[in-house]
Amino acid sequence: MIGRLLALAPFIALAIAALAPLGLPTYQVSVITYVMIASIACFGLVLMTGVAGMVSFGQAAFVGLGAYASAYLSAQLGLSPWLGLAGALIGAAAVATLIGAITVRMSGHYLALATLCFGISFYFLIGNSDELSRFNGMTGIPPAAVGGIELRSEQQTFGLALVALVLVVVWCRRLLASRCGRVLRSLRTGAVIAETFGASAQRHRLIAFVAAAVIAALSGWLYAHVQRFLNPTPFGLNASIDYLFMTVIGGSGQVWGALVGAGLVTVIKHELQDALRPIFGATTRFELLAFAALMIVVLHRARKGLWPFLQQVITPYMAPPAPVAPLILPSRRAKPDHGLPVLSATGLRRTFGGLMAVDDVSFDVRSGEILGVLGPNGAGKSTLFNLISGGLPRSGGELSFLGTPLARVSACARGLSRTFQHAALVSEMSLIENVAIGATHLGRCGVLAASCGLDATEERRLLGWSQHLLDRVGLGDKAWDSAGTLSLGHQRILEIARALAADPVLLLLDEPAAGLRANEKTLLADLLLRLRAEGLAIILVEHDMEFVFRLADRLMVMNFGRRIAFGQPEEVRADAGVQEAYLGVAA
Ligand SMILES: Nc1ncnc2c1ncn2[C@@H]1O[C@H](COP(=O)(O)OP(=O)(O)OP(=O)(O)O)[C@@H](O)[C@H]1O
Repeated sequence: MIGRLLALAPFIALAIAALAPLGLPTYQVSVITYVMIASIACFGLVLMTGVAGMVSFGQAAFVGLGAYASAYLSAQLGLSPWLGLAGALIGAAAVATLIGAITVRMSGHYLALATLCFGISFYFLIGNSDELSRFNGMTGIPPAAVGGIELRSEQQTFGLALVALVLVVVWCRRLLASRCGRVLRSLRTGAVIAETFGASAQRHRLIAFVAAAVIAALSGWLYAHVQRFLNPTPFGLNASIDYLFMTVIGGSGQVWGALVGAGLVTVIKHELQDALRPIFGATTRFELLAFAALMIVVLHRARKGLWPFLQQVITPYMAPPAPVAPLILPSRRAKPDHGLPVLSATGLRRTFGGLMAVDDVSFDVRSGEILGVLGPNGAGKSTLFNLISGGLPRSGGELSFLGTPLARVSACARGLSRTFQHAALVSEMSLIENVAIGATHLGRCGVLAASCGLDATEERRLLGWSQHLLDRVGLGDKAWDSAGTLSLGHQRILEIARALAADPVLLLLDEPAAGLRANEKTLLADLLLRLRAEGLAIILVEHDMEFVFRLADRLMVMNFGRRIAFGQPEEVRADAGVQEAYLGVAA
């Protein structure tokens, strides 16, 4: 019973919040309104920092941009606050696109520093602008009005903030569950997964950056028309750090976490200030020290933030997501006739500084064939894989795929898919969503379609296809479990399902049997034989000799980056050079 109540906690909290103005004193209603406004700014950070992994110190500046844009349009130019809202959102989107186009290419600390510079510049820009009343503050900002009624009272502005909050929560959840959202959620692990399956990591980072700015601008608009007085202080660097803090405390990758973090930080700060003022006086600001100590304890106990901590308690009581009906794609990619060449490599080379990791390697692989690639550690097998899949640029040589040159960017779209030596999955995402990332290039709907709910048919198709593949590899009953709960063996199988989701003609498998138990290897071997029978070409890098010899139609052996043998398994096994170089045994 308690668990069920906990599972409904976010909705109960929203329902209680909706009724709060009826019973609470005006001051408390006003505090909750500001908590909701701060939460909205934090939702933007959830998308940008928590989900896409980009740290921003500029969120308060975008809140300020929204606030000042609407305040200027309504107070100085006499336009309606609703036109001010349009101006705030469009202005924030335009500025974020401009800044993001330059900054999202930057990685790690550089992006954080770039947003820091933007935040500081914005603060001084508005503080020194005569049109915006400099640091003295801007007055005379009109309230928003609905149906001719101006929303002035605490209860009315509370209602306005609540409606905005619900809309943003619904929008964020819808976006994150969409095709674009899955790519965004993969970015936290780096760009590799997105790029492998044909999605531009840079484009999606820009989407997260702009979405965060637009949400911040909405928060700023609310602030301007609820407070109706603006000065630069709430939009400075301290405020950006506060937003970041609220997001992290709540659980940075979680939509509900933003609400928990904003509520907790705002309320604790207020309460500590009131409790400590009589003891230490108004000027010592001891509450900041007490607040920092409290937050350290919270983060120590709940490292990923409070919401994931609560979620652990709630999850067993939540109804599992509805099962997805499996579906085979109506238009599958045509496989070339059995035995026709799929990929030909001629003179492939890759150097790292002075090291020749792949040295003049040529081979081909045909439809309905498993080509095994063997070689001791450091022989260049993984580098070869990365050259074929487009993960690494070539230093020389040619790759021809289905008769035409293969460019780095087109690999996935043209039917080439892969798994990784170290399973690259998004552990917080469910199995079915991980698989659906593989099918990203098979969908068309973007952010706008997902926002308006126009992607439902496409989502049914992509998730149904993913469910079909999960059933096929024997993981169908775990579709909505998170990938992080899987054993290593199952993670490797899941990667294969994701690679198959791209509907490939050629599948590159990098040590798929590593870490698998004997029975799991047998199941994997059966699956690969079935895929081969369907006409798929497979390149299999593997250290398990027995596994490779059992499956491969032809074998290529590499050593020190060079191809030292290529042919039928029995010819290769008997090759004196292979025995000496690979097995360390002189013939
Ligand atoms: N990014 C890199 N920078 C520098 N050197 C690299 C890089 N990647 C691989 N190498 C070097 O290239 C050589 C080939 O490495 P590679 O990982 O392709 O071998 P491998 O056959 O896959 O080995 P293993 O079976 O251990 O995975 C090694 O000497 C390795 O140290």
